[in-house]
Amino acid sequence: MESSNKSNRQLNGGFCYPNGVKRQARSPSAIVIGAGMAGMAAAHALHEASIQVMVLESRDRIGGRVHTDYSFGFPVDLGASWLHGVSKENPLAPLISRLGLPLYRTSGDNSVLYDHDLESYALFDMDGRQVPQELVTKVGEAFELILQEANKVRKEHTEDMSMSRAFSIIFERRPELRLEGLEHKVLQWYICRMEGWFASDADTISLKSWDQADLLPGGHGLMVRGYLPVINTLAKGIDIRLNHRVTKIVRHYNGVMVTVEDGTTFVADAVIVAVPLGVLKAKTIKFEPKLPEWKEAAIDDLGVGIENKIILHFDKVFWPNVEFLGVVAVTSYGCSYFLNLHKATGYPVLVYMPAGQLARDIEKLSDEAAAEFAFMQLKLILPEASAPIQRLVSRWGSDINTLGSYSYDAVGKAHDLYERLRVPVDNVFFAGEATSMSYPGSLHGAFATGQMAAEDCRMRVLERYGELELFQPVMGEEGGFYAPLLITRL
Ligand SMILES: Cc1cc2nc3c(=O)[nH]c(=O)nc-3n(C[C@H](O)[C@H](O)[C@H](O)COP(=O)(O)OP(=O)(O)OC[C@H]3O[C@@H](n4cnc5c(N)ncnc54)[C@H](O)[C@@H]3O)c2cc1C
Repeated sequence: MESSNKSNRQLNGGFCYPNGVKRQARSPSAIVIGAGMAGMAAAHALHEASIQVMVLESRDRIGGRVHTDYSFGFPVDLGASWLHGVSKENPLAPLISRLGLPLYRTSGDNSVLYDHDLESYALFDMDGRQVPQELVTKVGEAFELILQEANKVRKEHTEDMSMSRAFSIIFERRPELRLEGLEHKVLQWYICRMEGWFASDADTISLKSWDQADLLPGGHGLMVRGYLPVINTLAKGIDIRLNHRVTKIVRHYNGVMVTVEDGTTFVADAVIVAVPLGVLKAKTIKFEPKLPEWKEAAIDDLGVGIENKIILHFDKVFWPNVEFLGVVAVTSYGCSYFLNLHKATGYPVLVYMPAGQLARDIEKLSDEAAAEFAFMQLKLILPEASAPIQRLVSRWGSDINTLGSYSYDAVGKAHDLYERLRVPVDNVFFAGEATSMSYPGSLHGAFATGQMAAEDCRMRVLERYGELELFQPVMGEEGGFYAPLLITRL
């Protein structure tokens, strides 16, 4: 299935064997790079369409930012765990419902900011005193008002600005919205939650684009048994090569040649690049010829943030029976929150979720120190807390297979960057959460772009073999960006 880089290769379809012998002459073929949700959705669709497909994955596991761990004796997700939009409109819904996987709905609200209903929070001040529930609700309403004011600020300014700059303008205009004392701290906690959604700090989130993603109906639901069964289903029957880190993609007029770290090369008619934005930004994969400038600019300009999970397993439940425990503070950086998995799964587990700069700072600590930090936050609000018996710590920011948790709109950059990232360059197709205009940063966005890349790729490959009799509409999203024509001779 593979060829040494010294062997003679013919790029006319099919994967080469080490001796250059092809598995099947003139058989349409594609390589998918990355076995995350986007890559697996693409590979599955190509396989179903009888295109020879091989997946090259750098890690020793599939799933990418879906990482369900079973070391506690039950599933916990270190990456994605919610289905945002629990409804039939969600591209992932048919697969999840076909598998009969249970979801625990944490919120019926479709808002990006409230994946938990307000009444399911228990917020505490640093001294361990619980914030009265009426105050949590009242400040939640004030935050809604602030966001409405932010909309006005957006309309008044042609230039983009950060969310934190917009908040400052609003507080200057309407000082009463700044709030005082405990209310101010609770407001910071709401901002902290917003930062968690974008995996980025308020001073880097774009006012113009923060709410431009499409929201699906049905609220937010936790995957009680973890997300891995979904990935495993897509992976069934697919030729997946683990520990194959791609370093080079060479595009020829009649195919592609993909090289992995140890120098082995693979050839096919087309390639779908489904690696994370952070990996593309790091430029550890060399493209020959170089990617066009508009594509490189999209890679550079899109934001990628960090959110991590520190998962603490206790021998018993000692915390209140709420879904979310929060610590409020004078700055959003100082705030924190824990997801109570016991509510959804019945296991005594709390998940601490730092984002933005805090997540970056915690990644500098050892796993032990990071877990200790999370536990100390818990001790602030529950001094009687017993120490965890097991822990898991994610490092999505420094993991070379990801280099960031998910994409977001950076200040001053166009929202159509996602579409620019998606648009293929000849027979090199792109998929992944950061190529989704409608659902960036999400698992269903990654899934939809994988399907769309597969369909585009299938059409291209079949055209080449003269087998495409019927042009079918491309599935997935339509964006407003028109890539310049790829002209090789000017
Ligand atoms: C902590 C956290 C919580 C999240 N929570 C949610 C949530 O609740 N709901 C939700 O919808 N989304 C959530 N997300 C986002 C969601 O996980 C991602 O949007 C989605 O999983 C991305 O899928 P992908 O296929 O685009 O990328 P990935 O899953 O990252 O897949 C890319 C694959 O490429 C591989 N790769 C990288 N470099 C190379 C290389 N050089 N050669 C070969 N392979 C390579 C990687 O190892 C990886 O397997 C969360 C993300 C994080 C980090």
